[in-house]
Amino acid sequence: MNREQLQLYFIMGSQNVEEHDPIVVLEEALRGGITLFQFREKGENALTGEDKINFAKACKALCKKYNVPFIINDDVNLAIALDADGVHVGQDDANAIAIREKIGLDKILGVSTHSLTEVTAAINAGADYVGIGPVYATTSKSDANSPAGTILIEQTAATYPSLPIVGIGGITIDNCQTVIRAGADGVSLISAIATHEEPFVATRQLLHVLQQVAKIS
Ligand SMILES: Cc1ncc(COP(=O)(O)OP(=O)(O)O)c(N)n1
Ligand SMILES: Cc1nc(C(=O)O)sc1CCOP(=O)(O)O
Ligand SMILES: [Mg+2]
Repeated sequence: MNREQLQLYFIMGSQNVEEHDPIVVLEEALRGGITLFQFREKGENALTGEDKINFAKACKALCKKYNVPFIINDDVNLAIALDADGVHVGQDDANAIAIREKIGLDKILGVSTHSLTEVTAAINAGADYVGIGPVYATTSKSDANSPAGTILIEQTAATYPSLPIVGIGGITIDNCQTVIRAGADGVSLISAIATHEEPFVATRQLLHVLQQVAKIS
């Protein structure tokens, strides 16, 4: 994958959206310039069965319209069935080596990591990028670890300079530059866009701030 695709990586499920229609939120985010999208239909109030599949199809079609890769969280079978652009899995999900074998080399594989040992294992499994977090406290994932700051991002960037890295967890317009300065290629976030009253405006502002830090470094 191209590491610039990680710059503004939006994650959303219908359960993350408060006021608007989630499809409208996604289209606003795409119009605003998100560089990657992860479909994460999970947790309390999440859709299941046919409703989940139909919502995923609608999200995929929108991503295609804006030429933004469509990644599915956890559900490898759904990713294969919908011919998604990739899959993201964590340490408690299906084994990353088995997933790489299942999806083939042309699809994007992202793996969540919480230590340098897990980062090394993710590389060996054929991960295209690693997600590192939670950098800050998050309310969007009920089983998230304690906030870890940017130390692992710094260590990973120093140890594996060519590995694409995305920071996640509690990232907002006010702290996203710190995550990039630590060595991440981009930021992955839910609430900073999904619960903003104007998702298009939130996306434009985030992108502007991220482009500023990219210019400086
Ligand atoms: C980009 C990115 N990074 C980390 C995660 C978290 O994955 P995981 O630990 O498997 O937790 P769930 O999201 O499945 O609850 C992610 N989804 N995306
Ligand atoms: C999906 C997810 N994974 C995390 C991890 O630490 O692996 S934190 C998280 C939720 C991110 O949402 P928000 O931007 O609203 O904090
Ligand atoms: Mg997972």
